[in-house]
Amino acid sequence: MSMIAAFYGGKSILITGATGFMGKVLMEKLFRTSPDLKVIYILVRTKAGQTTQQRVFQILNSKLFEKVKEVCPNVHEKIRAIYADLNQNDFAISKEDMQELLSCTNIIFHCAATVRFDDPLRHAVQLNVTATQQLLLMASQMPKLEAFIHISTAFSNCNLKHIDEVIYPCPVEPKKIIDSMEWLDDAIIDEITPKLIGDRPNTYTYTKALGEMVVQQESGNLNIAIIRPSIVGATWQEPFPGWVDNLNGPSGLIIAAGKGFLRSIRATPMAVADLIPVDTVVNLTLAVGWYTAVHRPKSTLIYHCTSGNFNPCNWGKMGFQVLATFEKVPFERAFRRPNADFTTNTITSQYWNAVSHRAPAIIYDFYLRLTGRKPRMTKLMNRLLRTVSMLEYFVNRSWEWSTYNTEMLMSELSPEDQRVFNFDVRQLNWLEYIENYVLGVKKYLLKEDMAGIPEAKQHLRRLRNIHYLFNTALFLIAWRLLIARSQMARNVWFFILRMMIFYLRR
Ligand SMILES: CCCCCCCCCCCCCCCCCCCCCCCCCC(=O)SCCNC(=O)CCNC(=O)[C@H](O)C(C)(C)COP(=O)(O)OP(=O)(O)OC[C@H]1O[C@@H](n2cnc3c(N)ncnc32)[C@H](O)[C@@H]1OP(=O)(O)O
Ligand SMILES: NC(=O)C1=CN([C@@H]2O[C@H](COP(=O)(O)OP(=O)(O)OC[C@H]3O[C@@H](n4cnc5c(N)ncnc54)[C@H](OP(=O)(O)O)[C@@H]3O)[C@@H](O)[C@H]2O)C=CC1
Repeated sequence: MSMIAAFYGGKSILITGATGFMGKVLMEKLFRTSPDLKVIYILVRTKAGQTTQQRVFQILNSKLFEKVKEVCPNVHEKIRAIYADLNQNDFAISKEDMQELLSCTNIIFHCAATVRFDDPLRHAVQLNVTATQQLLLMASQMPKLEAFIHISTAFSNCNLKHIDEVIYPCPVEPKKIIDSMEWLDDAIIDEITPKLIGDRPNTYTYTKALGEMVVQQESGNLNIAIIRPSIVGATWQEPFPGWVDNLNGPSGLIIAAGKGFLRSIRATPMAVADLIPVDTVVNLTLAVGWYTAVHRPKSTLIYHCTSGNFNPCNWGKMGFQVLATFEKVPFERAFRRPNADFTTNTITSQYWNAVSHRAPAIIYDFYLRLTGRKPRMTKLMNRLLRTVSMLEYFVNRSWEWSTYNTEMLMSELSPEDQRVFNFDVRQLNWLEYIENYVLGVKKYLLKEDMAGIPEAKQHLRRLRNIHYLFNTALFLIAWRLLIARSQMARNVWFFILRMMIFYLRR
């Protein structure tokens, strides 16, 4: 019997960010392994015209939850969606709901965050810092609370090369930042943002670091742990391999590469690609929840959920395997044939951006105009290149994360728990994982049918022929222009022609 699964039985669990990528997998695993849990409260806002109930209904009816419905048929009754907006005071939770949360909650998993790299500082602070502070305040009023698990990121200290399982202070206190957001206007905040974030690449990593400081400062008597996952990718094993539902991290780039939009990137092939499957993060999170509540460590423990030091894979190998998978299972209606050129040089990268990305987009838009359609490719390409430029920071560096606490936890688990809540990435076969990831992107993000593969391959062959034809035409035009200007080129050309005629006549 799994001790961790048994621990969550009969518990009331509060999850923020349950509608997000990680939150959904966390809920799924909880219901599947501890179907006798009492209730999961999820803080949900309305979005895209959907009520909170409609959003929950959609999640429970997705493929991800198919197994859950078999083991926990009354899952609908065990999930309680509470309307909440983490940007509002008291999260805009009604008095009755707040009362219920305060009196019943046993465990909190705080996953909600803004993960956008370009969020204005004010918004990122509101969600990643102030909301965390408010949630801690709520937690301190929960008499039955056993553990508060905060999800941070391994990149909260990405300005360092070696990162230990400790909280590193930021030069300006989070409280001062929160206060200043109240009275500074947007223009001034934008102006001081680069100075505040310092050598971090974006507001996301900076505010996640501030969030950790808030957790440390406001922890009081709470039993708290912090989990720092690296780049979270599709599921490895559970509930099935390759599940993914958003474009963050590598997923969007896999689409862009598979559809032939992105053919080169400024990336260091030997840099460690510290990807971690989302089900591994969730298994560690649940194990940490159990350990924190049962063993009550004296201080706030931080757990690095990373792959690099256990089972490293680099970007070069990853790109190669992604391309190999495109050969077997190409994406439909590709713009160009997929390719993966890695360059570490900024000038070469700009050259490839011009030749391999912008020029084809301009030519395609010209074709759209000629055929009476609205040009759109240049705009799309510009957005993609902007996205890529924001991710480049993470594909040109390697980090070392110490994993003392994570390894300690692994050794504390019973063999059964090590199996059911496996977070040992040494067992991960990267080639298999990446292949399943690409397949998952095709199935669950692009919603493409496997039956369309022969047609997709045929399309790629057509693109290859167009490519050859285009290159030949380009060569002939260039050559023709050269012949008109240079006697030497003319001589070479006639020599080649004569040789060809000579050999053809023999
Ligand atoms: C290797 C190379 C190969 C190359 C060559 C060939 C390749 C062949 C093989 C390829 C191999 C694979 C290599 C993998 C490298 C992975 C690097 C990952 C590093 C991740 C590090 C994470 C570390 C930290 C981890 C954490 O701790 S946290 C989680 C991480 N957080 C994020 O990943 C948020 C990022 N995103 C944003 O920050 C916002 O998205 C924003 C970007 C501001 C846009 O923002 P904006 O333009 O305003 O608007 P959107 O609506 O967002 O998007 C606008 C449009 O771009 C689309 N789109 C959104 N995203 C992405 C995305 N990723 N990739 C692509 N497209 C995307 C969206 O579909 C929409 O398309 P449309 O609808 O117009 O058609
Ligand atoms: N994905 C990754 O690569 C990594 C993620 N992390 C961390 O893991 C956690 C989960 O990330 P992930 O699941 O990928 O992120 P997602 O963007 O998929 O999910 C974010 C969640 O936060 C919720 N949320 C955002 N704003 C509000 C708000 N104002 N009120 C209520 N809820 C809100 C979202 O709700 P809604 O659906 O309504 O938008 C969503 O449920 C985050 O803390 C992130 O920093 C750490 C390392 C890597």
